[in-house]
Formats: sequence, C-alpha cells, structure tokens
Amino acid sequence: MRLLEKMKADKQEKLLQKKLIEAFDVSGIYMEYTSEKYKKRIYPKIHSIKFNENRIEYVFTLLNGQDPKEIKKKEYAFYQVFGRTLKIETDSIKKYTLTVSNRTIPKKFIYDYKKFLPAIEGMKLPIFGGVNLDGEYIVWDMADGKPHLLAAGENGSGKSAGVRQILATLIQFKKSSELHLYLCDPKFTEFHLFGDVEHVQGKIACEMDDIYNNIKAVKKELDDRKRLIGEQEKLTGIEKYNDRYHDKKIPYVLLVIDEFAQLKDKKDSINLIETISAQGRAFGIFLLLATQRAEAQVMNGLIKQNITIRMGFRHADLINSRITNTIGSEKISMEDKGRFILKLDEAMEVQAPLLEEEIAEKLLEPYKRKEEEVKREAITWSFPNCNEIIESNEEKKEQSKPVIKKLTIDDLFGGDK
Ligand SMILES: Nc1ncnc2c1ncn2[C@@H]1O[C@H](COP(=O)(O)OP(=O)(O)OP(=O)(O)O)[C@@H](O)[C@H]1O
Repeated sequence: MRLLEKMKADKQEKLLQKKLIEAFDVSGIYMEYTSEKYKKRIYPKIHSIKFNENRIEYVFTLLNGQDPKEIKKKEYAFYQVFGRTLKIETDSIKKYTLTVSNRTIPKKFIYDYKKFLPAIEGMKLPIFGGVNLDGEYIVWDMADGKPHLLAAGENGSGKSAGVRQILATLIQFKKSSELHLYLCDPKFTEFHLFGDVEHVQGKIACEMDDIYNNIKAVKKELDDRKRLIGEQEKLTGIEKYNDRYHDKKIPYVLLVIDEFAQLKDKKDSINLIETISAQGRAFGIFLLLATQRAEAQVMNGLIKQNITIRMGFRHADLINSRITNTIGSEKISMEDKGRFILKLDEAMEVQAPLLEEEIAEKLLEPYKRKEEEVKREAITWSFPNCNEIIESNEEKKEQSKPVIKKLTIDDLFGGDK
C-alpha cells in the first residue's frame, strides 16, 4: 500500500517537473548546449517540488550566466502554463520559489469598513485592494512609495465598483481638511453619489471642458505647492512641510478620472496629467485613472512610467493585459466580478470587496455637506490654498507659521447671502 502511494507521488512529481520545464521552454529560460551531434537544452536546477491538494511549491536556481531579470520579464510564461494563481519569490539573486495555489478566492467579499480598519490604521493615504488567495487583506499606502494607480478592465468587470470602494474608504479614513478629491466622470454615471461629499472639490466634472478645468486646477495646485514647499520653504516634500507646520497641514490631493481613455485626443489634458504623474508625488498630489482599455495611445511616455500600480480586472486578451502589465487578467472569467490582478511589487490575484451603490449612499451620508453649507463650502473649496499661504507668509515674514486667509461670503458675493 505504502509502495503504491510512493509510486503515485513519484509519478505526480515527474508530471509537475515536466510542467515547470514547459514553463522554462515557453519563457526561453534555458541555455543551449550544441555539439556536432546534438543540441541540448539545459534548464535551471530544480531543488525541490512539494505538493498537496492546496498548493505546489517549486524551488529552483538559475544557471551561471542566466540573468535574474529574465524571470520578472518572462513571468507571463509561468502564468500561461500554471494559470494565474501563482507567486514567484526570490530570497537571493538566483534562488526562486514558485508557489502555485489550487485554492480560490471567495466569489463575493462584502465591504466592511470597520473590519478593514485595523489593516489600514497608521497609513497616510491607504488603498484597500481586497483579499488575496491566502485570505490576507491587501492594502497599500499611496503616500508611501506607491503613488499613482490605474484600474483597467472590460465593461462589467467590476472596476467602477472597485474605484467606488477605494473612494468610500478614503472618505471615511481622512477628514475633508486632509484629503481633497477632484472627480472626473465622462460617462456621467459613476460619481454622482459622491456629489456633495465634503472632500470633493468643485463639482463632479462630466463634460470635457469641466474635466480639463479640474485637471488644470490640480496642476495649478501642484505649481503652487512647488513654490510654497520647494522655493519658499526649501523643503523636499509635503511630509516635511506638514511636519513643520503640523497645525496648518496641506491636504493630499487625489485626481480621479474614470474612462481616462476618452481623453486620448485631448492633448492638453494628457500633457498636464503627464506632468502631475511625474511631479505630484512629492507634493502630495496623486492620480487614480480608470479605463476599459488602457490603449497604448494614452499609456505612453510619462504616464506609463509613473503610474506603476495597476489593477487589472478582466481583460479581453493577452495583448491588452500586456499593455496594463497585469498578465493573467485575460484569464479571469466573466463571472468573477471584482477579481483583478494587482501589480504592486509582484503580481497577485485579489478580490475587491463589493460595496453596493445603495450601501455606499448611506455610508457617505454623514460626509455630505448640509444644504445651508453648500454655498459656503463652494467658496472655500480649495482651502488651504497655497497662494493664500504664500501671500500671507510674505506679508508676515517674521512669523514662522503660515497664516491662512479665510474668505467670507461677503468677500465673494459682496454681502449677497
Ligand atoms: N467586488 C465585486 N464583487 C462582486 N460583484 C461585483 C464586484 N464588483 C462589481 N460587481 C458586480 O459587477 C457589476 C458590474 O460592475 P461595475 O459596474 O463596477 O463594472 P465596470 O467594469 O465598471 O463596468 P463599466 O465599464 O461598464 O462601468 C456590478 O453591478 C456588480 O453587481
């Protein structure tokens, strides 16, 4: 009996070894030995193969002369052979552990802010991604080295719901004085429920002109911050500024553009977004772009270089998932709504929490401006405005802390209340 089990296990191990060699073949991760009589492929050395019904774990080392960067570049081949539930880790330059999981993430994972809170506590600008194969919460901090974010996925794949829960989490986590949101929604459908939320600056921009104005406002904020933080205070970024002036902190800014690809012919907008993507991070200005297809036309240049965190919901094919750098997202099935490949440091599969629109509506209620406040809030929506800080700092040079000029209704409407 034992002998039979051992034979079965040996056979299984051989099959698994063959599968890894197939991945090496597909990716071209081998060296070729050629003699007069024959050609032979030499593969990385496989040290161990462990497996049970939940997972397979391979440990292998590259051959001398093989470039470790090749593994990262050819990751797609492993996805092609093993499916998308894998992880490749390295603890040295040459030793790799490839884990293939047979487990699946639960199809539905309901949004629960209170439950998620301990996972994001202490972060500056947390993004709650969802849950991974091991049931772990996947979170990251935009303001701590993981700045701009692209969410891409086919119609109905769950990307808008994904963006909705990210925004709802940020709104609950940050005060409106700590986070300013600029929302652009060329589809006219996604952001209406954030309409009167205190964090949202101006109106939700749906028309192209309004979207351009929103982008321009964020670029202006960037220029003002460069003058205030860099030129005037000679500091390296927002964190240093806020440490110095902790009672007059400058808020983070998040510019969110849904269906970003619709801007592809709007050169002026794209140029400004490129600049924000390249310079915004140090000054606390971040981007969240969403699109059905990350067309090469809009994913070129600086945007591609600087928007490195990617959420790849279901993609149509490998060509598209290569553009967004979320290989494996083309294998996500239509039924798996809210499932995505997250390209953070390494790629992993994640299930976004589902926050239904009606629930979000209720949840956002306490953060909405009261009707009588709307007019007043509209006046001070860019508070604290860097320009005002600069002006008042110049007037009161002897003071070390910035003074913020508050506008009154009379200032703006000449007493027309
Ligand atoms: N995380 C999730 N878990 C379970 N179901 C989800 C999840 N996210 C979205 N869904 C379901 O999928 C449907 C489509 O989601 P959503 O509208 O976000 O897709 P989309 O990719 O934004 O599509 P479009 O591009 O047309 O806006 C939703 O109505 C919802 O029922």
